[in-house]
Amino acid sequence: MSAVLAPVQEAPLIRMRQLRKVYRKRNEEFLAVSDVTMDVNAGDMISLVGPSGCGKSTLLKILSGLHGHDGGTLEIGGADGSGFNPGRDVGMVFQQPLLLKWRTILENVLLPADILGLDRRAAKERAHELLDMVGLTGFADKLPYELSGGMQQRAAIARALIHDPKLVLMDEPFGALDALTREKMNLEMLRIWERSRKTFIVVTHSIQEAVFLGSHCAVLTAGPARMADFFRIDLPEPRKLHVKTSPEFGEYVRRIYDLLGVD
Ligand SMILES: Nc1ncnc2c1ncn2[C@@H]1O[C@H](COP(=O)(O)OP(=O)(O)OP(=O)(O)O)[C@@H](O)[C@H]1O
Repeated sequence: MSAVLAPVQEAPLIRMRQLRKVYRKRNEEFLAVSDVTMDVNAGDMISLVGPSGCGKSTLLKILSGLHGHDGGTLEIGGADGSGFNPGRDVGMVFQQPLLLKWRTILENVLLPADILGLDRRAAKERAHELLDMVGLTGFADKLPYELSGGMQQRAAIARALIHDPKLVLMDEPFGALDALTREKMNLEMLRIWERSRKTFIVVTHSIQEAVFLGSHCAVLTAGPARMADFFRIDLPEPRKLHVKTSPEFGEYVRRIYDLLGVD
């Protein structure tokens, strides 16, 4: 007789419970992050939104292994963390593309692979695939100054994916772009996410961007720093810009305005 098996519940990639971070300087203490609780499943796109100083970057630094935390629990890659090595499994994208101006676009994308000592031939092949994926076919041999800001940021996204990380952390990736390029990059970003099937955590100051990009949204507040909400964003996929005019989109935006007390 066959036993009836319960469905296997896959563990989340990241499990945070009451995560807390205090910065200490001489005798002063500053609570930068408190009470952050969320589960992030593999393949999620989490948008982290909140006002300046609410601890968004601090949270990314904790997730990337750059900072420790002072309270609560953080499990990445299972309860013992054995399946996760931040140096190998995290890709980072910042507000500025931070490309090395003397290296070609291809050589910039290859940088993490060189640092990690990955096989160069395989990495080069992957770099070309990634450049195709981010819409930079034919730009491999250009120098950064020959590309627009949006194109440079796409190269930075390819660079973040070159070592096949499990988690991609993005800190205000489109904050330096003009409004129209930013909207185009939002669409690009979703396409890259869908094709790469990676887990992304994206910090943004823009409430609309948080709703448009996120499969889930975490709202943080400052003074005092805390996590105000974490919810799934149930909008049709693949997202198109016109979803921004829908009542459902407006409802999510209003929910975040209410949480942040801006109305
Ligand atoms: N190394 C540090 N030492 C002391 N305080 C710090 C340090 N880093 C950040 N802080 C403080 O912690 C708080 C949270 O900073 P964090 O950079 O995480 O906020 P943020 O939400 O990313 O802000 P922004 O949106 O302006 O980038 C801020 O008040 C900041 O001044």
